[in-house]
Amino acid sequence: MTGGDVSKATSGWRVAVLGGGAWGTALALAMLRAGHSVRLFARDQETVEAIGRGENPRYLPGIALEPGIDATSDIKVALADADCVLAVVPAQSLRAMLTAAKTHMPKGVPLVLCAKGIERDTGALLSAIAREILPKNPVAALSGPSFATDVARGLPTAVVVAARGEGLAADLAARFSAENLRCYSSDDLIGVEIGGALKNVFAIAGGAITGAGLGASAQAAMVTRGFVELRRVGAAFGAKPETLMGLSGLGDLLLTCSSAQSRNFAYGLALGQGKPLAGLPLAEGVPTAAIAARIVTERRIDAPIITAVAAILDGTITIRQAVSALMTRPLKTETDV
Ligand SMILES: NC(=O)C1=CN([C@@H]2O[C@H](COP(=O)(O)OP(=O)(O)OC[C@H]3O[C@@H](n4cnc5c(N)ncnc54)[C@H](OP(=O)(O)O)[C@@H]3O)[C@@H](O)[C@H]2O)C=CC1
Ligand SMILES: O=C(CO)COP(=O)(O)O
Repeated sequence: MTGGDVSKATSGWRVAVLGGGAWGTALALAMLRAGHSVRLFARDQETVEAIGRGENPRYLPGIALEPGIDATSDIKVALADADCVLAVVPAQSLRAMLTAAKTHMPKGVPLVLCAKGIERDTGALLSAIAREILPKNPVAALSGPSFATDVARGLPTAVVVAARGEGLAADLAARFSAENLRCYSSDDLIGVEIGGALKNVFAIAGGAITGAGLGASAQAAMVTRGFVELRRVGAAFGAKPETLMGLSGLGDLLLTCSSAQSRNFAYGLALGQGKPLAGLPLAEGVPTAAIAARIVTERRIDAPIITAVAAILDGTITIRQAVSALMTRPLKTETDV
């Protein structure tokens, strides 16, 4: 289905961005550039003041923010009269943040989930959490290969916006797109969520392979076989295979499994190098690996890389032991997806 036209004029919305980290700040800039007015909620007053000065040194060091983001530590103020709300806190914090937003959330406005992960304690996808807490707000997800620093700097980036109704997805994609942010639309919300959540697990594996000096061939093998696992999990959740061939799937795997700019890759890199992990920036793949491993076991999905990453992270096995176990599994045809 054809989505919205970038050249189509759309009137500016009042967009509320919930989250003052790297991605929330970058998306706030992207929304300004797309012609919207932006209120950003950050719970940390220092972050609010910094954004007011045109910087976010804690999360986007060295990047000057264009003026126009109206930052506040009052969630009620951020949400007042919003036409659209972007939820941009880590996946494990989404439930708490939406619960705090609930009484102030404008009725019926779209809620766009921008985090990538699965709730560790429940196995819930983020759209399920949103529907549980805010049943009156239509839910969408924005995902794809997009480093916050690249988007904040205005570098060309493509993402996908998904919602159960293609009409909503296409409308949001048209409204969010600007010269350097191209938004595709999709009606496969689940597929887009699964792709964004699981790529972080494989990005940790990619970093660990590099850190442990296992070579570029091992890296390519992991990404390829990881992609097979992603498709298997996607199929079990009812995702469309072509969604995972797209930006939130293959695209994000390509980006984050090979670049230390990815915090998940950087986490895996430190793991592979035997460096301390405490104090590293957010790596969403850590909690997601644990719950994804539980899901694939319960659903009997063959996903040895996901299982290995979870076991390495919880200290059950070493990277070398994991690689040895993966390399000596029973042989099979490659196309046995
Ligand atoms: N960074 C990136 O390049 C991209 C990130 N994403 C995804 O976006 C999500 C957020 O990532 P990112 O912004 O980078 O993370 P950061 O670690 O940079 O920032 C997290 C932000 O969330 C805030 N926060 C955490 N918990 C709560 C809460 N309960 N209530 C209110 N605010 C809260 C933090 O506040 P405080 O400072 O007070 O702790 C901080 O402002 C992740 O799921 C990530 O995978 C997606 C695409 C790109
Ligand atoms: O999701 C991202 C890019 O698409 C950001 O990846 P990291 O969270 O690993 O930095």
